[in-house]
Amino acid sequence: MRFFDRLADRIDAVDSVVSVGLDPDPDRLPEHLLDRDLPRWAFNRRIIDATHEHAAAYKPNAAFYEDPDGWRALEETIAYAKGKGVPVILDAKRADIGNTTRQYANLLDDDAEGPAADAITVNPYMGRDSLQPFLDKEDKGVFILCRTSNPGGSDIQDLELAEGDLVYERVAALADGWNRHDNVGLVVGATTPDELEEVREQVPDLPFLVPGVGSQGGDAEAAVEHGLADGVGVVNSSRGIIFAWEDDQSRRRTTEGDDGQFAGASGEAARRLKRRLNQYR
Ligand SMILES: O=C(O)c1cc(=O)[nH]c(=O)n1[C@@H]1O[C@H](COP(=O)(O)O)[C@@H](O)[C@H]1O
Repeated sequence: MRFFDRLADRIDAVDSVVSVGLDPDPDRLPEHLLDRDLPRWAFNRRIIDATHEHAAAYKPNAAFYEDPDGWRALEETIAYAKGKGVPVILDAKRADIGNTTRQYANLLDDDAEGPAADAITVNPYMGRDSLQPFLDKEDKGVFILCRTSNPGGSDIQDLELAEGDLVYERVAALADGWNRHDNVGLVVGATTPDELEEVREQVPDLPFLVPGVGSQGGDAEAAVEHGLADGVGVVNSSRGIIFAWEDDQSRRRTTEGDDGQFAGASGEAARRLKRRLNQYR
């Protein structure tokens, strides 16, 4: 079954388009988890337990796992999330020359250590051949960065090309052409709602991964209105969900007894975001 069909089923099953970002910043983990074998995994497991009923997808960002213990934590996290029936988007923003990018694409293959992610984020800057091994994986999703949510997203992506279109518009058009297996989506941030609307008009059939609501202050209504293609797409929040407990009281000093409190705050934040986004679906 193709990734976007699995995602559509999951969206239906939980009536949610929320992607929960699993970005376990070591400096913000609850103190009582720090002496665990794999604190990031211990944290993620509790977050997944608390949020999965509201999660259309989980999106671990590879930046938070790129060390030996981190990769183990990531493997455990992916297996656990998938065990709960939730698709996993590995936010890796990969791509490179041919032989190198083939190695990167192996990230999407199940191996003896466990199942792989269902989808990945990739960077189009190096062109089609740098993405081909990902695009060839017909049952995996490939989210191509188009218009990113960060303040510097305009530095390059908004440049006007000789033909008059902008770089991010050209990326959207190219991605549409690369979508031979119906496995391509775009990353378009919620912090630039006008661009979000424009890209949606340009490529009506591509599902979007829309980051930037929550901590980055993006436009949740625009994220839903323009992010979904035929009802499929996800709106991601990471820190706004997984560190929601910090809103209650600013502290890292926790004990076992606080598990319910920090995980419960995440579950509540995911539920609130689901309800908010559903108002616009
Ligand atoms: O590819 C992404 O997911 C991504 C693209 C983008 O334009 N902006 C963006 O914030 N992201 C990711 O989405 C997550 C946003 O996290 P929060 O700001 O904590 O919700 C991080 O993992 C970012 O790397």
